[in-house]
Amino acid sequence: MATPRAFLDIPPLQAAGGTVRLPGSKSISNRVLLLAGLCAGRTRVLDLLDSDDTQVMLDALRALGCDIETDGAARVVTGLGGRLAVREARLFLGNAGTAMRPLAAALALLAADQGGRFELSGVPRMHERPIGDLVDALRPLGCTITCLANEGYPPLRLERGTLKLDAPIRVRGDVSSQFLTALLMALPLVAARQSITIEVDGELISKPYIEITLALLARFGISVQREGWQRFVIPQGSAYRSPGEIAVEGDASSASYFIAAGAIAAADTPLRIEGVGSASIQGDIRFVEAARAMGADITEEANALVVRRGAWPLTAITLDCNHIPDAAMTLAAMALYATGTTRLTNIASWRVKETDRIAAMAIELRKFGATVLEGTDFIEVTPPARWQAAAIHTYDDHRMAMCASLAAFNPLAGGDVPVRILDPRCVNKTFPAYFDALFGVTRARTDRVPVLTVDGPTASGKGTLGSALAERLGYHHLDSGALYRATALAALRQGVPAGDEAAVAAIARALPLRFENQQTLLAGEDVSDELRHEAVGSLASQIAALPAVRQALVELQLAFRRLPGLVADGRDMGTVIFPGAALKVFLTANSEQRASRRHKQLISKGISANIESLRADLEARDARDQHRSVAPLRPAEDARLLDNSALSVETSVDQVLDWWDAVQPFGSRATHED
Ligand SMILES: Nc1ncnc2c1ncn2[C@@H]1O[C@H](COP(=O)(O)OP(=O)(O)O)[C@@H](O)[C@H]1O
Ligand SMILES: Nc1ccn([C@H]2C[C@H](O)[C@@H](COP(=O)(O)OP(=O)(O)O)O2)c(=O)n1
Repeated sequence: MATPRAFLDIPPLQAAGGTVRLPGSKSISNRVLLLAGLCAGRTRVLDLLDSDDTQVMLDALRALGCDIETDGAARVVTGLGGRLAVREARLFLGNAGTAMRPLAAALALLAADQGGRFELSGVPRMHERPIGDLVDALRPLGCTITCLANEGYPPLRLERGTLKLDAPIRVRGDVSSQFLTALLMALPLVAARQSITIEVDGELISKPYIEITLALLARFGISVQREGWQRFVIPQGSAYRSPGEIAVEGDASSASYFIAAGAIAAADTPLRIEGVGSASIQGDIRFVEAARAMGADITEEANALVVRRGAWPLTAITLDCNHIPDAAMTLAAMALYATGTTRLTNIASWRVKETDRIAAMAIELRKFGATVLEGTDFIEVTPPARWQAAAIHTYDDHRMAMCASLAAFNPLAGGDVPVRILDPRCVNKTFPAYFDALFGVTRARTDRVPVLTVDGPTASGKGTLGSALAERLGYHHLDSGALYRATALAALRQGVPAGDEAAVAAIARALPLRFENQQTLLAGEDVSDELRHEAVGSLASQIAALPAVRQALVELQLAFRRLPGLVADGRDMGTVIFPGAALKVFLTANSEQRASRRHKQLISKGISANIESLRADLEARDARDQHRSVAPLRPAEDARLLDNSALSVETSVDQVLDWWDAVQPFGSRATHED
């Protein structure tokens, strides 16, 4: 099993521009799924976010007996129609607040009314996130709710009770608006015979999320009557009605990272963000106003935003962020590029999110050299006087990771340091492809895109090591041998002899080669296995000695140096193609070992082979590769030698990662979560 990626290093970024398409909104996705699961009939959901949190909700709905089908890009949910299909279930809800709260409310009411027994649990952090205010609102209605570990926190057990719905239901609104959302989405289940009134105690925070809830309830046939933000009435006879089909907007909070990137770095080419715009129902779209106040130049279309750098450096602001609690974190990252001190207030809710976000943000931004002051409900950020390379902890919080990535634009503010994001996969919560999307619309100076080279003789394990390193570092992988092998295969097929240097070079120059999903495609045909045939390898070694062929493949190889970095393996990666590589490894193993490895490899692919002739062949190949006049196989002067004759693949990978870390500016403990 692949080791989970411990970190992602982002080189210093210079510019942003181009087009990015946002994933679906998490808040809308999970609300739509729940409503589709509760109402009768089928609902086709388009543009649903595919992430950890939506997966959690889909799994929960399936466990409750909803039918969920995939129809092309759509999900089709067949709902329960308000009747429990199973009476008992244990639901594991990860760290998804947008699943825990509304499911707790809906199942508490259904279990009380129809009889049932449900247990809801999550990851340890979920068991530290308060749910007491929701429990306190539900118990007086006759719901039987037991907090199984600590009072006021999940895990919860929900059982049969006797519902009493006449008195207004009171819920606190000043800790999390998700409790009110949960009640608003669940109570229509029991509003057939009487109207239901909810009264909010305290000032309601995060009102925009309530607006999303109300807008989506309306799409599902429930028109809630609202008196200010204090009283909500679900009319008697309310019943969910499927809209048939519903499309999920792009995530406005996710847009904030690209709005920020545009404001900071789209100086030449605009950054177009597709999926949200002026027609959005998400409150976080108002991040646009805050970004403008800091200097961003933003043009709004109904379903897209076009962002350019406006004022530069950015302008520090003081802002009450109650209306954009999640996206406001992005302002703290933008503050790194502002003149003066940015003060974000009314953000106490940050403390009870995926992590204590005020504390986390303060600790991590200081690592870049920023001055940060935190209070119970505010944060103040002053940019670094001198930027420092930093390894950023993400606290299992996707937004910490995405915010920290914005610090990589530091060359635009006098820095020149990479940013290390620890546990980068936490972005899976809402935006699994975040880093790909970021690297798709950003640029770095080519010489700042890191390269790690692995050269060595045949069957020393370069390809195996190179691809494992690329996976662990989150980098691209260039198997340069495949280019020579593909040229050889194409020459074989076209009947071009190895002696015809000009003709073979012409094939190399126009090589229709693509690497996709672990496959090597030549003119669209998967040739991954055929490339491994010894006849192809042997011809590859011959044509690789031809200077014109080598020259023809240079540009193609250089083009692999793309953000966020490259692991390149072959014969001359460290000596000729990437002489400036940050780390060069020369990998060897004795010829007996190599012959035996190659033998096993071929047999496992169903290709017959003889170990003695393999050994003779690879020794001949070594000799030819070492003694050819151009780019002979030899270690670069500054290469590290690694003889893996007696090492496992894992040990070799760990050794090279240790070397790699030693040439990075982050400090020796920077790969560990401490
Ligand atoms: N310590 C090791 N390091 C790398 N590969 C190893 C090791 N031990 C055995 N192997 C095996 O050797 C075979 C040849 O490796 P490969 O990466 O194809 O070599 P190369 O790219 O250098 O020709 C693979 O099947 C691989 O699993
Ligand atoms: N950078 C490179 C990569 C491969 N070659 C040549 C030398 C090899 O004999 C062939 C095939 O390379 P490949 O790495 O696939 O070969 P092995 O798996 O090590 O046998 O290409 C090269 O000359 N320069």
